[in-house]
Parts: sequence; C-alpha cells; structure tokens
Amino acid sequence: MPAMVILFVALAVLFLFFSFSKKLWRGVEDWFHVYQFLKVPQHNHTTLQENHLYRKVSLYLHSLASIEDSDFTTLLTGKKHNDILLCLGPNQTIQDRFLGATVFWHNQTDADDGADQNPQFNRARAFVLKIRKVDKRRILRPYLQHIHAVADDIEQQGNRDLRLFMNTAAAAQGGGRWRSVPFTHPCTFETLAMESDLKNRVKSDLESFLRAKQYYNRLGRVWKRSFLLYGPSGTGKSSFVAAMANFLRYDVYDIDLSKVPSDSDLKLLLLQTTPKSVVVVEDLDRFLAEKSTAVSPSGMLNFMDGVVSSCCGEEKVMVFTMNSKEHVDPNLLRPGRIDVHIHFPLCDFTAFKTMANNYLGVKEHKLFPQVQEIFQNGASLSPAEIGELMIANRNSPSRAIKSVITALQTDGDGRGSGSPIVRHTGEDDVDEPDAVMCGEGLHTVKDLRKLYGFFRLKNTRRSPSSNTSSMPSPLR
Ligand SMILES: Nc1ncnc2c1ncn2[C@@H]1O[C@H](COP(=O)(O)OP(=O)(O)OP(=O)(O)O)[C@@H](O)[C@H]1O
Ligand SMILES: [Mg+2]
Repeated sequence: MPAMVILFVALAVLFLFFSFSKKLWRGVEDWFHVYQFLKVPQHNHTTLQENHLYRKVSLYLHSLASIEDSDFTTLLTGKKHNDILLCLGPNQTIQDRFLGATVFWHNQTDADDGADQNPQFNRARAFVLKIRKVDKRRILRPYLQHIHAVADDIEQQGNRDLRLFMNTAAAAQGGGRWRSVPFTHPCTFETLAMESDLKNRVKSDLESFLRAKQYYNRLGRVWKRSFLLYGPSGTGKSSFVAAMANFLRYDVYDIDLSKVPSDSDLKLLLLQTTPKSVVVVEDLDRFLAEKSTAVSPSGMLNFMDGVVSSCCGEEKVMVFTMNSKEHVDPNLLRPGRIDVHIHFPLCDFTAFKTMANNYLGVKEHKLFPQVQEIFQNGASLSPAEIGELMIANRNSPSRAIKSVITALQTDGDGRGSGSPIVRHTGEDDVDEPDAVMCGEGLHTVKDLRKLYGFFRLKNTRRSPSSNTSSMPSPLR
C-alpha cells in the first residue's frame, strides 16, 4: 500500500515537473523573442468592416482536433439532437502543426489593447497567431492559404451551423452591435404552402443571382438582391425568410429598427454583417407609419441601396417584410431598390390542400368539396390560423377539417374577397391569450371564437388595411 502511494506521488511530481519545465521553456523562448505575433481582429479598425479573415480562422480553428486539448473548451449543443460542439473558450490558446512547425492561436476576447480610441472596439475580439520567427518565413504564406482553403471547404459543404444575429441596443456602451444564437428554424420551401411555381421561380432567381458576381461587377452594381414580402399577418413571410436562409445556407441578420439609434448606426450594422448573409427588416411599413424608429427616410434609402457595404464585393440578400405596401413611399420600393416583390395572400383551397397534406397527412377527403365551396364563396383564413386548427386536431383529420370549415364559416367570411375584418366585441374572446397557448384543447366553436378573437385583435392592431387591397401578381 505505501508503495502505491509513493508511486502515485512520484508520478504526480514528474507530471508537475514536466508541465512546469514546458512552461519554463516557453517562457525562456518568449524572453529571447523567438516568436512573432500576428493579430487577426474581428473588425477592420479603419473601415469598421467585418474582417473576413477572422471568420475563416474561426472556422478553421474549430475544425481542429487539438481544440479538445485546450485548457478551457466550451461545449455547446449542435444542430442535431445529440451533437456536441467544441468551442475555443475566451482567452484560451490552441496549438496547430503545419509543415513540421508548431504554431499557437490565442482567442483574444474582452481585450483592451489601449490602441483603440473608439470605445466600440475596446472589447474587440481577435485571434492572435504566435509563430516562431524561424518558421514564419518558411510557412506563413502557405499556412494562411491552407486556412483559406479549409474554411472555404467547410462553407461549401454546408457543414457550417447557421446563426441568427440580432442587433442590440448595447453598442453605445461598448458592446458589439450584433448578438447571435444558432439558427435552427426548420422551415424549407418544401414545407411552405405556396404555389409551387412561385417557389421554383424564387429558387432559380436566387441561384442565378449567386452565379452573377462577374455580371454585377461589370455593370458596376452592388452584388445584392432585395426582396419585399408583403401580405396579412400569419401568411408565412417570416417562415419564407427562414426557408431562404436554409436554401442558401446563409446566416440571418435580423434588424430591429426600434433599437437603431441613428442613420450612421444603421450603416455600421450593415458594414458589420458578413457576406453570404440574409439581412432582414421585418414590419417596415409599421415602423415608417408609426415613426417608431430613429432612422430617417434617407437613412433607410441608403441602407436599402447597400452603398456602404459595396466595397466588400460579396453577395448579400436583403429582405423587407410588410403587411401592406399601400401607404409606403413608392420611391422606397422602386426597381433596383427592391428587385422582387412577393405577395403572401390568405389561404385558398390549393394552399389548404397542401397544408392538409403536410399537417394531417391527408391528400384527399370527403369534406374537401365542402371546403372548396366555402373558399369559392370568398371565405378565407390565414395559413397560420388554419395551421393552428390542424395542429390542435392532428389526431383526427375529419375533426381538423370540420374545425377549419366552422372557422371559415364563422370567422373567415368574406376575408378572402377583401371585406374588412370585424373585430369581436364579445367579452370572453380577447383577454384570454391562454386559449391560444392551449391549442391542444381547441375543438369547440367557443374555443375557436376565443382563438380567433385573439387573432383578429392582433391583425387589426397591426394592419387595419391588410385585407382590403386587391393584390397584384405574386412575383414581379
Ligand atoms: N404558407 C404557409 N405554409 C405553411 N405554414 C404557414 C404558412 N404561412 C404561415 N404558416 C405558419 O403560420 C405561422 C406564422 O407564420 P409567419 O410567422 O411566417 O407569418 P408572417 O406572415 O410572418 O406573420 P406576421 O406578419 O404576423 O409576422 C408559422 O408557424 C407558420 O408555420
Ligand atoms: Mg413575420
């Protein structure tokens, strides 16, 4: 027994000795300045733009097996249920080997290097490469090319996890302008109930845009494509944005205009987006009508033209959503500023059938002719409303379809034909949002009234005119 203890202590001493001498040796090397340090900041401090090399280095480092050996590694859940992602912790160092040389990358965060006078960058992030001077001349150039190639590969394989960025009001206090979370929205063009011809046209529009870099350059135009998605609430505009991002494998930058303090801040937000991203501004008509943003109309025009981000020469998709474009300055929507207008209508019979197939697994049903007739008489509901009823009654397709029929007869009368919505004034219908949350129990007409009282309240609050316009063709 004592022999075991002695052995254990001896091993521990040996281990401590080795790790100490390794650190001591590194310290001696540092003392003699045999290393050189190269910094890759997240932002270019002069132009304030995102430094694309930072993103590539980040992708590359997170693909290295040696990330497991870092002293402090962050574990995050991945895209799939049992995926675990390893992330280099803040202010941690990772080792890499290339052409026989060993290099070190330090993940510098919350650094205040004193050189930055701009408070926004006092908390700047950077990767710092530590490389022996003797190795630098030999390997630096091919090593950086290798990093580029690996990062491009990861991006092209679509293995990269997408992220959803949201602007923060904290930039003024020294924080970053964007905060991000993993983007896991499951919506695809396939799951959306829309005309399949329209979906195909949008897909091929996006694909041909992606191939057109030289063409845009030759014309001297910013390589961007802008979409306007407009239509009543609950018709799938936000879901469509998610489907676009999933189709393109692009990150999403969602701009909340109420948190943008000035025109120049809006410019900086755009500058600090990465290429291959979808930049989204939701409910633009509401912000313009209520004047609930500090951004001026000319600031908005400049932003939409993407002038400030033109120098990066990389593709960008911009999407604006609105309930109605009726009261919006036509100048804002002129060709070139908005390239594609897509109308999102209330449900028709074809969309209803797609939803019945997706939500209930029903392609044909004896109640379909009755549903078709009601739609033909001008009744309609939004896909969101119909979707909720189908989810609530998903165990019984017949009950689900009957619920839709009842809702169309009692609540959807004339909505498809353009009559304005009449708001419920019943006492039990508006103040009970819980009724919406408890969707599983929605089988009775009374439940439905509560549900639609809530929906109508939301609709009328947000867009009094959303159902009154006769809409032009969907994609122009
Ligand atoms: N065309 C559709 N096909 C399938 N599901 C849909 C469709 N439209 C809406 N939904 C469902 O309805 C819900 C609300 O949709 P979404 O948020 O995309 O609507 P929206 O048009 O952005 O509404 P708002 O104007 O209120 O923001 C989502 O859960 C979505 O799955
Ligand atoms: Mg939306």
